[in-house]
Amino acid sequence: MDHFTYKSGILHAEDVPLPRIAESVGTPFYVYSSATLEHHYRVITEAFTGQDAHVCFATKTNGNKAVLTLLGRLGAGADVVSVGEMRHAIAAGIPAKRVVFSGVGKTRDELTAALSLGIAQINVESEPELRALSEFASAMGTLAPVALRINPDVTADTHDKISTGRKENKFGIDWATAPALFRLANTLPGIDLKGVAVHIGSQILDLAPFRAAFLRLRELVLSLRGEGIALKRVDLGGGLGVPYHRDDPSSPAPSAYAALAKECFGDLGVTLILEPGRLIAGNAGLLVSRVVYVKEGAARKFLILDAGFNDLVRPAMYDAYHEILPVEQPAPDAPYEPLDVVGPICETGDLFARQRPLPPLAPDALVAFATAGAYGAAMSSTYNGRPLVPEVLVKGNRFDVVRRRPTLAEMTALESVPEWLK
Ligand SMILES: Cc1ncc(COP(=O)(O)O)c(C=O)c1O
Ligand SMILES: N[C@@H](CCCC[NH3+])C(=O)O
Repeated sequence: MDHFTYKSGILHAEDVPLPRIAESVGTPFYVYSSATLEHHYRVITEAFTGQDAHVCFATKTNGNKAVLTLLGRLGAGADVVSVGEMRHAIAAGIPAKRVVFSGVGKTRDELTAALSLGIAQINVESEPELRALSEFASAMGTLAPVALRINPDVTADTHDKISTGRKENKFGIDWATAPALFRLANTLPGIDLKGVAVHIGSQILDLAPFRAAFLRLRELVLSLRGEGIALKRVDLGGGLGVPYHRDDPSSPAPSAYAALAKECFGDLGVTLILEPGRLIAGNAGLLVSRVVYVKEGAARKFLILDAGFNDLVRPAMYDAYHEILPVEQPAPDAPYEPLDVVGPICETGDLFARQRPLPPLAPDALVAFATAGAYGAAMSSTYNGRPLVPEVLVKGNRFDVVRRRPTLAEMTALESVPEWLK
């Protein structure tokens, strides 16, 4: 369902024309469609109708408080990866009892905060972490609800930097040593062993690696059960991809993913936890930017935008493709020519697209990067003294600024000059 469409020749977010938002908040800015967020949340939850499954939105994808509040109201839990995300999700109204905590490097402070806040589950990723958690929970006189995250050694066909389930990746507990660690977890003080977790990577467009990983989990659950260790929860992680390019293979339907989960776990009597991120937020957001100059280089023609890789790092970091839509709809017979679309940052890698065919775009024209709702604002920085850009949430014909642009004074407020330099 697309809530970003041209109406009377102008790109809209739901019923709001993007130039209206640009006029109000300046450019660049992120804009999210509440209807799309809600739609995707419903699609994934409805796909699991009849299964005991809970959706915990991966808040690293898009941690804006309004987005978390919206999803929390719909019933979502949260998958978090730091104490910051944990407290933020809870502050946005997601109950601690619906929060799961993943990550390979959880510190003592983070683990004890998780225990104090009473979150649903800590996904432990190594033996040292398990032992540390046992010690902290025992000292606090409490029980840590634990799932062990397994590394199933499955290769997902995705970008190398976002594949997490192969044995050379830092994530999860080695498949071969996992049974021994479950036995240990079952006896350690302070540990309440709830289940098993997996997350094999992100932007996965094929169900086969999920099937391979799920079957390994199934085998593990059954063999542990044979030893008297009954796991009640299976956390499937996230990873379902979304289309960025019209030639991308179609992403697996959530219904097919749910059917796979049922096939692998339906007879085990376990509760499933899902951690989708991109699937919910990816195409719920655009990054809108303004053309600053069109520059004729010796070898290339450049479209220079006011957004840089500090605002959307995915193309620079993963060679990711984002569709670039002119906000003013091009005429059907507009001539397209290949342009290098770049930002103002002083790095050659500040390149959004190489030789992208685009219609004529003059300075001040607005363009929108599609599918920027996931890992967009969340991964942005202030490199080159650039303020984080505003985020705007649209509902029907209204829009609200859900994070404003900071002033320079706010950006530098935490810095200080030592006495000896004054
Ligand atoms: C543990 C964990 N769960 C869930 C996700 C969300 O992944 P995705 O956005 O691909 O659904 C991630 C990120 O890859 C993750 O590391
Ligand atoms: N940041 C990545 C996804 C990584 C997921 C985190 N485990 C992206 O933009 O595609």
